[in-house]
Amino acid sequence: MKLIYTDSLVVGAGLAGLRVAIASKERGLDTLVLSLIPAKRSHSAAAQGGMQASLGNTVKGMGDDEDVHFQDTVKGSDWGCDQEVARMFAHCAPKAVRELANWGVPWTRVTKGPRQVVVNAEKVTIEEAEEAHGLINARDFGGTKKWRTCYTADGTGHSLLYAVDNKAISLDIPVHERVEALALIHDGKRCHGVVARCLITGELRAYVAKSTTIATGGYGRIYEVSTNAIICEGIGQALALETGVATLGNMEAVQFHPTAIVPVGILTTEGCRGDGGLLRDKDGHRFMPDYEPEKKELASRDVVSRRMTEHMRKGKGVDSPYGPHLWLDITLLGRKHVETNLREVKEICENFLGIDPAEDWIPVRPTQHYSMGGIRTDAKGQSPQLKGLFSVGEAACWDMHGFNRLGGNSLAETVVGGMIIGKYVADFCEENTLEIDTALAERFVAQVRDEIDSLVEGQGSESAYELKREMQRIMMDYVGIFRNGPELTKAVEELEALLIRSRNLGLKCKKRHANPELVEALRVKRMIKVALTVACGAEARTESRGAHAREDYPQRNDKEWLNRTLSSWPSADATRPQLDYEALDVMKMELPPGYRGYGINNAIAHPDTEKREKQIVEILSNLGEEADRHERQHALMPFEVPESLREKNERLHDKPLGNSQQLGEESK
Ligand SMILES: Cc1cc2nc3c(=O)[nH]c(=O)nc-3n(C[C@H](O)[C@H](O)[C@H](O)COP(=O)(O)OP(=O)(O)OC[C@H]3O[C@@H](n4cnc5c(N)ncnc54)[C@H](O)[C@@H]3O)c2cc1C
Repeated sequence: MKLIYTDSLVVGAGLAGLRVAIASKERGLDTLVLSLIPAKRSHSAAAQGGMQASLGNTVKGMGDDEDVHFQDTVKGSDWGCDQEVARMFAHCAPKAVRELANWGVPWTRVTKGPRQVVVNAEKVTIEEAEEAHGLINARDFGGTKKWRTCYTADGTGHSLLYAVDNKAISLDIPVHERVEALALIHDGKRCHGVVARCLITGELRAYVAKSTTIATGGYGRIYEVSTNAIICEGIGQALALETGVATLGNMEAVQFHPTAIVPVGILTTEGCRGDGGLLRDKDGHRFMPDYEPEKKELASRDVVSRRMTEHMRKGKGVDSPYGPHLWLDITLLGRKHVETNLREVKEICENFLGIDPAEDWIPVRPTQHYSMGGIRTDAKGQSPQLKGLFSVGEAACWDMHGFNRLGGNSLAETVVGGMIIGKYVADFCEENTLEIDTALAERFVAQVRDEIDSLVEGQGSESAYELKREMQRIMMDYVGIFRNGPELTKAVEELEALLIRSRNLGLKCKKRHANPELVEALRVKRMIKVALTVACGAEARTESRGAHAREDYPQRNDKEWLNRTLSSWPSADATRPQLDYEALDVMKMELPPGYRGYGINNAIAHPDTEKREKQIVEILSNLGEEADRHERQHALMPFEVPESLREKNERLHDKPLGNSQQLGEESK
């Protein structure tokens, strides 16, 4: 058995994983990253529109700060998030954007003077301040009060990943590419690393470490049509699930993005609507204002996706050989804007649809896009059940997104979460020694070897490809945008049957080295378990919250469901996860549950909501008029971040303008 030791092991070389690795390495810890593919090809590179941070540089962002960003995030989550984590995040996001500027991200900048923008289908001229000239710009995104999404045209993920990976390279952080983690090494209380398989040679290795951070991204590909890369298959979540100890949080919270192109499901960024693009039906009618007069196309994604589906169900979709769709119209933005700020969208439309989006409407439909659920961690990013196991980015349920994440808050989560959790990971490595009986590592390697032996040498007859297709169809048909009891029960039963069939997989190609069929067989069993956590969680949750919309339980029910679903896998022969629930404490919330400002206002109130609202009024009036917003916030809900990140953020409108150093920042 090949044993490789390190201090900080990170599984995943996307933005989140690399940012944690950088934090460990900067503290002088031996650090190693594993990845299925070269780091720069990780899925983070696909992100288009931008990342949220309350810089408040642009005139449309004036008045923005952490408080507004926090409130937007909590409302976006439909009160499902951990408010303390949302606070940590909103506080650190401006620091992350500026750090990235220092690492070379070419953020789109503010140009002083007048510029024409499209707001609510009208061309208006806004005047950018002289003092803001050259500072980081921001665009509008769904569910936000201010223009807060910092961007580099519509290739933000690409720029960020290149900058962060180059930083990791400059620190000499090794990335073992084309290596797949298949099991966690643990003793039921402490995680000691992973068993991984080299995808080229087939070699099995034990990577043993003080801390193990899972940053493997989302599980979108358990669905048939998804905007996600084909490697976003949920294997990281399965690693935690299969320990039988670590839990997954809110797996039923799956986001559908309103505007993926039909039929292939490639994304056109929310930036299209943020910059003024409109949604139209088969008659060319702009329908969103009819449903959402306040936010229109820029309500949160769960709301827009549902409204689009509702509208298509009324027969207003455009018929196509691939089913009905609607139109995204960005022609009103003008060719120059499309070719500069939305050039990736332009290329996608040209290459995959053969149309010019500066002239033609784009056929779109809501499509699976983001996994709010993931490996449940505490605010420091560590699994509450398995010491030494951390998780970050889309793989995790940290949990700042609750039941719906806002556009631009995910890229931000990767680098902000990576920055914060990276420091806690480094603390953990410094405070703990590596004590492991290598027999334990050998036992886990043997288990994976046995699994491969039985696939390669066994007589199984089921096809991994077929089971995967079946699973994806079930998820698409029964666990989609609108859900109901009978269909969810059907999904659970059919997935259970698939899981049983997956115990009889057979291979046509018996090679042990580079063998895609073997890779697929090893993954599909794990993916079906992950799919079951989504379907079972959705079946059990008899309310509608954020992206989880039950037709048979249309109300958000804070009285009975203000909690987080925790899934664990009870035993190797189980066919369903065990579900437990973690209550969210209203009496500790800075922002008690209320109306989001968009979507349907039909929640059943939690019995503590009124009590907490009164308490908040009392706390604030006791503080008196002199208290500033930071003191008021602290009195309501204190939160911790690592010491080096505690500094308050400064903005143009905070104080009379001085030199750019006063702004804490960005080189112009
Ligand atoms: C098309 C698209 C556009 C988007 N645009 C935006 C946007 O504009 N703004 C925004 O905020 N968010 C956006 N998102 C979401 C955002 O891009 C992702 O949530 C985020 O980049 C995920 O980063 P990550 O580091 O968590 O994971 P990823 O970037 O997915 O990286 C996962 C890493 O894990 C590795 N890995 C996976 N499994 C294993 C394994 N078993 N063993 C070893 N390695 C493994 C992979 O090789 C990869 O390196 C977009 C998403 C999509 C799909």
